[in-house]
Amino acid sequence: MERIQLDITKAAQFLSEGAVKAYEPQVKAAQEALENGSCPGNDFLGWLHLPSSITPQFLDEVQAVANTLRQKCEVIVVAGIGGSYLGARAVIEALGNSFAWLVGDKTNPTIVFAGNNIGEDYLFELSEYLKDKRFGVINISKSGTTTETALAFRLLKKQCEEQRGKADAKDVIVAITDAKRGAARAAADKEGYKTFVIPDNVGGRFSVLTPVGLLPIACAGFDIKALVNGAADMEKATAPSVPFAENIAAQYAAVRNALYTEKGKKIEIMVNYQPKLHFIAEWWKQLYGESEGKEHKGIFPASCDFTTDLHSMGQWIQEGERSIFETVISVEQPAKKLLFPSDDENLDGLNFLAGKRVDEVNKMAELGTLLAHVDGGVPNIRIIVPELNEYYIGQLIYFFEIGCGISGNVLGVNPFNQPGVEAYKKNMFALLDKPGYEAESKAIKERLK
Ligand SMILES: O=P(O)(O)OC[C@H]1O[C@](O)(CO)[C@@H](O)[C@@H]1O
Repeated sequence: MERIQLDITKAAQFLSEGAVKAYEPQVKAAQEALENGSCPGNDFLGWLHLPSSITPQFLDEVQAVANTLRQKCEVIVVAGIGGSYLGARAVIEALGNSFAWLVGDKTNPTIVFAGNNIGEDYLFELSEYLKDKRFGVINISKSGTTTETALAFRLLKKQCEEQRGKADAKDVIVAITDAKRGAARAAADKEGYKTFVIPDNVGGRFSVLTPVGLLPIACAGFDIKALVNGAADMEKATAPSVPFAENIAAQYAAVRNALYTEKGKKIEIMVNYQPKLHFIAEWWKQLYGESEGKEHKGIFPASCDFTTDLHSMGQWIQEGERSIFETVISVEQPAKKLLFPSDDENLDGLNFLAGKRVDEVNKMAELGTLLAHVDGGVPNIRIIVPELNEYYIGQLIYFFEIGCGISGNVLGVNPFNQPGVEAYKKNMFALLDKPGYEAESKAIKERLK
């Protein structure tokens, strides 16, 4: 099997000679600090050697639960938000049919997501859709107390029990949560749901290779063993003993820190040329945003789907403020083959493309964009993925995780906490008069007078 590759040449050319290599000592120190647990947030390093420590028996257990859900449900609702949602959705969408919910696939259940917003219309419409469906629920929350997820789960549990009866519902509701704490744990223990534990030392945004991601991905019909294998191979390929010149995660961490610190490139745009990768970028945004955006520092992680967004954001990227760089996920081989047809009338003037694969056009768009954006002053990092399958997505996941751990340490923040997320929650609870928030409620209402 091949490995995903990294090309930083079109980013390094924006930096002074040797600038990326100059980060080698810092990157090495960061990686050693992760390895020996001496970095900030060292109680959240459970993801570091997770891929290589997952046993086949454990994957069999996850698969067995997935098989039960697959057999008993035509729809599976995955309830979760942030790290308890994005990884599963990213992998399922990257590997699945773009029209999965329309094609009437009888071999796999339809996977839908909830608990990631508080949209009343969304929840109402979901409930309507589920009315005549044999559905199950995977309730995912590390803390077990996240409002968005808890709210959706209460609605889904009620509907599931009403439609299937309490006894049957119990067999199609699975909780993935903390070993002891939280409302999700309490409900699971009381009702006797099958549960998986999210290890204490694996933060939400690093949890896709725990049952948080693995169970939904297996439910969707994808090969979780290959996914974990890919991640484990990348764990080896980016180990601290691997020299900097060969360690793509170390290089990624170095070049993005160099662009940020030395050239003021404050925004990284994750770009894809395959719409299926949209949610990989969403997952990546949480990973890097929550990890690095603190102490008034950190690259802002943004994303674009090309060529779609070249027709909306392309102008800004080409000629707007020069504070950005791009990281392109470039997939070498599409899974399907579609040739562009010839047309006798050639009214659209596109016969020069006749007989070519659609991907050839996409690749020239990619290359043309790369050259144009580099000419326009946008440094470009390329991540080359041979094809979209479980194995390479597994590699990509671990590459981004370890790159993030190193990069955050080089930046000098604790990449494993997210204290800033609490501010909105505190205000929301105060505004909703949540018991225990009386003083905050009074204070916030004063402000609004
Ligand atoms: O799994 P939980 O505890 O519901 O949290 C979901 C997400 O919410 C956050 O805690 C932010 O509030 C994220 O870090 C996390 O991934």
